[in-house]
Amino acid sequence: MPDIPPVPVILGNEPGAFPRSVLAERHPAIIRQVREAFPYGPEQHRGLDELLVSCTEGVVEPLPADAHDLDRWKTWGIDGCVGRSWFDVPWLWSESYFYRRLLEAVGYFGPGAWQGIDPFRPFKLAELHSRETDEELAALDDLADRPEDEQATALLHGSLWGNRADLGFRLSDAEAEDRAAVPGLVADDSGTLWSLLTGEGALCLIADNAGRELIPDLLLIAHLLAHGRVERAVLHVKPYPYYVSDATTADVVDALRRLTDAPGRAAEYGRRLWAAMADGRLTVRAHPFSCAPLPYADMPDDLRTELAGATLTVVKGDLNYRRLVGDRMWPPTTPFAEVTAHFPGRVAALRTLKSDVVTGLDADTEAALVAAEGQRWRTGGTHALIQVRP
Ligand SMILES: O=P(O)(O)OC[C@@]1(O)O[C@H](CO)[C@@H](O)[C@@H]1O
Repeated sequence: MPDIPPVPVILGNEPGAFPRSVLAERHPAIIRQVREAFPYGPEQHRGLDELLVSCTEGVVEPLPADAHDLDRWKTWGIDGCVGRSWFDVPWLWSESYFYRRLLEAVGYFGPGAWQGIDPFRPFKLAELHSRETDEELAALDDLADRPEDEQATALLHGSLWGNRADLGFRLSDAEAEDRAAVPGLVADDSGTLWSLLTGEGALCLIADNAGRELIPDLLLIAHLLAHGRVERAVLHVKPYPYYVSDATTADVVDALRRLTDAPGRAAEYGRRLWAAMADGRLTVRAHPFSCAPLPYADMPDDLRTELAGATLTVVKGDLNYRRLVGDRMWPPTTPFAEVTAHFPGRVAALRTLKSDVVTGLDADTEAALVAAEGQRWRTGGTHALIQVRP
């Protein structure tokens, strides 16, 4: 990125700033919620107690010497972070490591009886089976009679705004979803996005949250396949539970069952997706780098090659956006094309704004947002963007 002046990476130690509140308040709240959601034994409670002290008052501890992923975390920079306060290392790194340690504390990586038990599953299932999900699925019945391009636009917006349904965000900001959304798109490259989906090749969708975000992501994929806008789709999910509600393969299965069990048109979408998985037009991938504490600029070669071969990669959500453009306090008018120049192939970001990082705004838009809201528009989840680098 030769033309862009360097901007420092965001740390978690700035008093009063959003990253600090995530480390100091959101993470303890997540530990509390997980503890209450399961009948864990003394070992898990002890693990959670230790993590709480470490992540709020202590320093980054090393992984156990026999951890299955020790080498991977060495590649991901653990040696440079051990012994330092969680607040003083890059925020992206400390958040990611928090989820790795939380899973360790509750025995997720085993061996033992709690191996593979997703500590966030109760929250994900509650959302998947909520009245709101029923309503969103019922709306598909009305959509069926609309022209194809209207359906496509509605499903794209469903996938975009589905990103507000992020359980980690709601744990620390309970009213977030009910707040009146200021009409919201701060950047809209959807015309370019549609122009790239001409029917050939594969769409990669790097998923974010399960439940009420993954369902509309899947509906969008079903539509694109059914209407010949892409030949194939690859859905990238997380290899293990992450950021509370991030989608794993198990969540894809739950979402597909939710669709096939639903009344009306929703079941039809579910059956089509099920068939697409069976014949290979829809593939699910769980690459280890999806849970890496690093920006996408540092992706390994195998993933780079894979994404380079896609017609378009759609990157969903706030965290993926931070990883895509780099977790830095960019001036908001920094060109999106320049900060994503490292990405192997065409890329689109669909994201609601829930952290300070933003690029690609025009100066008038930024000025209007600041005049109306100060800096709240950056983190409130009431605005969204569709940005594309063709
Ligand atoms: O990626 P998502 O689900 O859209 O949002 C994740 C999120 O809630 O977590 C981060 C803070 O922990 C922020 O980047 C963002 O607010």
